[in-house]
Amino acid sequence: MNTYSFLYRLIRYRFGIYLINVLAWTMIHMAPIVPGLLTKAFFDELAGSGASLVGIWGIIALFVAASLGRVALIIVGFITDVHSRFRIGMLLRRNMLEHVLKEPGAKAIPVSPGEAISHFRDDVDQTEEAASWSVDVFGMIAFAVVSSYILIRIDAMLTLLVFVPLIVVVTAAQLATARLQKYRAASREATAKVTGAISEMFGNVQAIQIARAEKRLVERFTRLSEERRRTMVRDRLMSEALDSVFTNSVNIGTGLILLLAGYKMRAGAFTVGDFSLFVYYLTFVTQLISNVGKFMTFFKQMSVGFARLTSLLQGAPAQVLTAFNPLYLNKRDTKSADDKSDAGADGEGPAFERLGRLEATGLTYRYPESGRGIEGIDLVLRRGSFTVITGTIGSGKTTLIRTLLGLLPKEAGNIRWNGRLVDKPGDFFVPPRSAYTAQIPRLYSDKLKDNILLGYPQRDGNLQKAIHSAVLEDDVPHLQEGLETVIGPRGIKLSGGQAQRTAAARMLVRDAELYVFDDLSSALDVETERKLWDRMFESRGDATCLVVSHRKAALARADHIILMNNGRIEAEGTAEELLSRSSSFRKLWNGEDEEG
Ligand SMILES: Nc1ncnc2c1ncn2[C@@H]1O[C@H](COP(=O)(O)OP(=O)(O)OP(=O)(O)O)[C@@H](O)[C@H]1O
Repeated sequence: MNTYSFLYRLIRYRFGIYLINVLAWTMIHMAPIVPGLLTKAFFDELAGSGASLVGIWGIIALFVAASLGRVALIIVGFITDVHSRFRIGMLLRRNMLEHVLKEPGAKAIPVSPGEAISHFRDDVDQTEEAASWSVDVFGMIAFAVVSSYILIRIDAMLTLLVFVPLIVVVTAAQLATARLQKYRAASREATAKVTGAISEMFGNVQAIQIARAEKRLVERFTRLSEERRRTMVRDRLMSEALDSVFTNSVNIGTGLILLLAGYKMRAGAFTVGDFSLFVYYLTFVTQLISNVGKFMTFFKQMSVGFARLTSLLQGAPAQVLTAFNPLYLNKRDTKSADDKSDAGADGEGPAFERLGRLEATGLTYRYPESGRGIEGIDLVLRRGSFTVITGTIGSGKTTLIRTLLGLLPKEAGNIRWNGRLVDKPGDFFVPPRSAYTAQIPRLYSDKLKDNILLGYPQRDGNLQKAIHSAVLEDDVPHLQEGLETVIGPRGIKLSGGQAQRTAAARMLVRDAELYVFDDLSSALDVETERKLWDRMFESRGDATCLVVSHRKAALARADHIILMNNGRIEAEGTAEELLSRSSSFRKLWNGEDEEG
């Protein structure tokens, strides 16, 4: 997709609103034709060469009416513009965000969060601006045609002198835009790097202090800022130079017209009214020329922004950006969306089917960066079973569950839920089908209670039950405001174990058929993990569990253990079976004694 079709598709999104906007702005740009003619009539009337039917006061009244009419048109124009441009911006941001969120977790964005924010903010703004200015093109052309017709009828030579600068400017701008585009890309890139560096620094304050890396970081920040300053100055200088070309060539044109008109007036071939009409239209021609230049600049900037937005898609087609999706701007849209999401709350397909058997065959995923991962994994989970995935560090346990849950895009293999193929595991494995606790929990700057519920309704003591099952009940009274305490990056910092148990409570508060825990042992002591499995067994009913662990408390309870090694299944069976036949398993089993 090129920049033109990108803009065209965005315009087509709400074509009706765009057309109304075009109509409003065409009328706004055309409106000065009337006061121009009235000015001419006014001066001709004063000079005694006019033949107006309404007299001086009539002309003044019409002039006031025309001005008020233009003010009203401009108000309408701004309203239609807001409706049109913000829909375009919102659609882009919405589509990008949807794409980013749908990408499997490990490859959500190819740049730092700071850079991604600058794409979302600046590149979308540029696109919005270009779309908004495209509306003016029609009105500007219409004004140029009608006013030239009127002016040519008065004096063709003078008219030529009004429009020649326009041609010069457009040609000059065309020649300079390739360079401007290059400078713009460089300044954007430099800004994104500075924003990225700031966000990295804020995110890693502790690590920076521990490593005593302040000086090095400040130096790097200074270097990046200097680079940004340089590229920004170049970019601004180029834009301003182009701008000055636009205005100055028009000024020279104005001078020429004044000289020529003065000469002709003396000769009596040109009335005062004609002169005032030329001067009046010239102001608008000046605006028109700089507006054409602005539109061209915005269009160029948009093409840079478009390329950067496309790079955020990581290979997905650019059409993703312009897909026609609802924006839920009014209550009716929101309600119908709610109804739809209620109907589809069970993920894929209309009917929610309880888990009988979950089967994966030949599951394969390798990280492009390291070529490591998992290969050819077969796995069966029966309803109510407790399956533990174990193995040494880096053997592929996390990769296996993330691939199964669709958080990493499988390269090969099939997943079947009750025998039926699961097309999009990322969309399918959500509550109430499945709930998942990651190895590294993510907490938000919000109350502990809201971190657990995350919008899920609190009812029938489900919150208390989840807190108990996640062995968090003794921690809550120690927090200053209990469940109301604000935690996360801007609240109080929980210990690693507390954070992990909060994440577990978040998972357990949701009713799910399948609970998936990634390794809790990294932050929980042996005793707490044992308690957690005890409680899980008491309360889970016939829910199915898939757990990554190397702790005896989990292994001893497992119906089935999968022992991973180097991305493949090395052995599987019950703890008893594996103890008798796998030396790797024996090592893992005995390792805990040393750890404990
Ligand atoms: N984001 C990544 N990019 C590249 N390689 C990765 C990435 N994450 C993991 N790997 C590699 O893939 C292999 C499997 O990693 P994985 O995290 O699944 O192991 P694990 O058994 O869960 O380890 P741990 O016990 O440390 O959690 C390892 O060799 C690891 O180095």
